[in-house]
Amino acid sequence: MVCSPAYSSRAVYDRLLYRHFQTPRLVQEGDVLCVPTFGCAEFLDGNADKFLRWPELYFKVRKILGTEEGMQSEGYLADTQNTSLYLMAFAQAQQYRPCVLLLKDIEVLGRDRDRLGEDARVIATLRQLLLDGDPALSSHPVLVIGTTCKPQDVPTDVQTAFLHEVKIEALSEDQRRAMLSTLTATLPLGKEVSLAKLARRTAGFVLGDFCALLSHSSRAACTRIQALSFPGGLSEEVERDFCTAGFPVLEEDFIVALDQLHDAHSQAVGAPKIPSVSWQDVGGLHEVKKEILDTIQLPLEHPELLSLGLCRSGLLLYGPPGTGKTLLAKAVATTCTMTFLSVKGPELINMYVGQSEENVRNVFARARAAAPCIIFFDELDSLAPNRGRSGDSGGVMDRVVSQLLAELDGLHSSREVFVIGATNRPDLLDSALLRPGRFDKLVYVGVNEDRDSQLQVLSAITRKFKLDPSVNLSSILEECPAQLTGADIYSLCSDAMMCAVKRKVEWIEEGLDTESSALILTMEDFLQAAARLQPSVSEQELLRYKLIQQKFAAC
Ligand SMILES: Nc1ncnc2c1ncn2[C@@H]1O[C@H](COP(=O)(O)OP(=O)(O)OP(=O)(O)O)[C@@H](O)[C@H]1O
Repeated sequence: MVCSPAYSSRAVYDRLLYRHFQTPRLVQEGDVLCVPTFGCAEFLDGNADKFLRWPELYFKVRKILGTEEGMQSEGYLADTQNTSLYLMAFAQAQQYRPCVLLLKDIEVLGRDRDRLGEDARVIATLRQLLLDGDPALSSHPVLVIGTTCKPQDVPTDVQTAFLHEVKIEALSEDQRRAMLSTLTATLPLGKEVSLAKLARRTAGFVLGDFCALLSHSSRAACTRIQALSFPGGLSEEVERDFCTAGFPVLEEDFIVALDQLHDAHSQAVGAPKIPSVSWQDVGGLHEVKKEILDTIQLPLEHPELLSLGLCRSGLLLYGPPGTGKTLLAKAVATTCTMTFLSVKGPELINMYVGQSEENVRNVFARARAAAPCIIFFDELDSLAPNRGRSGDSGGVMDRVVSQLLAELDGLHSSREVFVIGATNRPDLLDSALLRPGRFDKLVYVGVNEDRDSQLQVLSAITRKFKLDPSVNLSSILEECPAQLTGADIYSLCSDAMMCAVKRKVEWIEEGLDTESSALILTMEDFLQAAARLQPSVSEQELLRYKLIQQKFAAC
């Protein structure tokens, strides 16, 4: 905001100035700032000008940014330390009564410089200011509204000074629909655009996302029309006329925009996303598929079951690694157009006291915001081991398990959040987790033991590959070990793919092939890969899984 010749040209003063400028001051161009050097002995002793003890430095304010042209310029050097800014804001609000004073992100007000502790002086002032202006006492009130995304971080004294607290929840499908129809009221929409369908596909969206959706789809429509009608491009003038005249936004434009937004959303860490795994990508596992769909799709299609309290909200998939548990959960989420929040157990464990429980709470809160949503807990055994045996001195894991149980019990009221857990060791789980109403349905996902089921997996994986007509999938499997997990078959295919890539590179180098031609996998590639394939789950391990399966089947 403020530049002064010395500030910009003599970097040696930076630290001192930085500290000084953290106290807000109302400044104008031409003001001379006087910066005391008290307490900066080491800085002064070491300075290049050899001034031993300079009690004060002077700087002239040359320029203030962010002011309107023609107006007398004035600006603040802002900080979170001093209370004068708040005093000023409240005083200004009083002048314009009746008015609304909006304080954004109130959780940062009252934090000290490193944002870890609280500044009691600022908090006390803020509280006083909030309590002084009771709107009920005045006919021309100043209505103070504070906003925050982290209510738990707002200092208690500030929080209690507000009369009302309004929680803005995630939008329901009906609310999203209503918001869309208001926002698109003036927009020429194509006949086939269904706002109901859009509302269904925008779980978790908030107002800002909808505004982005509309601007992205308008841009997509503009690009589409330009590409169709003016392939040579448009002059600036014609383009302006064209935009003023307006153009209809079609369903395909919304789809393009939605894909862009979902992509951007999924890059945000920990954001729920709608996966793109279809049932065709999952080979075999028909029984398991049916079990999962009965648990999840049925209550979605027949909400009357929910009112009878007859639905399950949790399902546990267990079995050896690489058998397709994650893949199944993703396919279900895609089929039911639900968002999918994947969480690996160890990711939630944090060394700070209380943080792991907070992480568990956050996962469920995020899922509720993006409902209908499936939370997929991978490696559940590491998140919810048997209580009392976890061996950690502070009992962190016990508290995490308790938090998880509390959240699972709370799911019945939210209805549209389902939980799928996956584990290789269900015997290590806390038994309370498997009680009715929690993960009460256990489904074993085993290795593919017969060639038929292996063939289904191999066909599903090679669906997107280009295969030579000589390739016979059944004969390939004859060359493989008898028991294979889905991941083993996947590694067979990726090995075969590597063989094909190597061959293609050699051919390109010899001038026999070009980069633009498609990569074709031959029978020879698969046979080479099959000869090297080692099953990832040993006989002994399989036996152990069989015993576990028997134990749980008997429960
Ligand atoms: N039935 C299947 N059909 C098609 N592909 C499969 C199948 N099972 C596994 N795969 C392949 O194996 C890979 C690994 O599977 P996935 O991650 O779902 O296993 P998992 O059981 O969740 O393993 P883990 O217990 O180690 O987490 C998948 O990405 C997929 O390519």
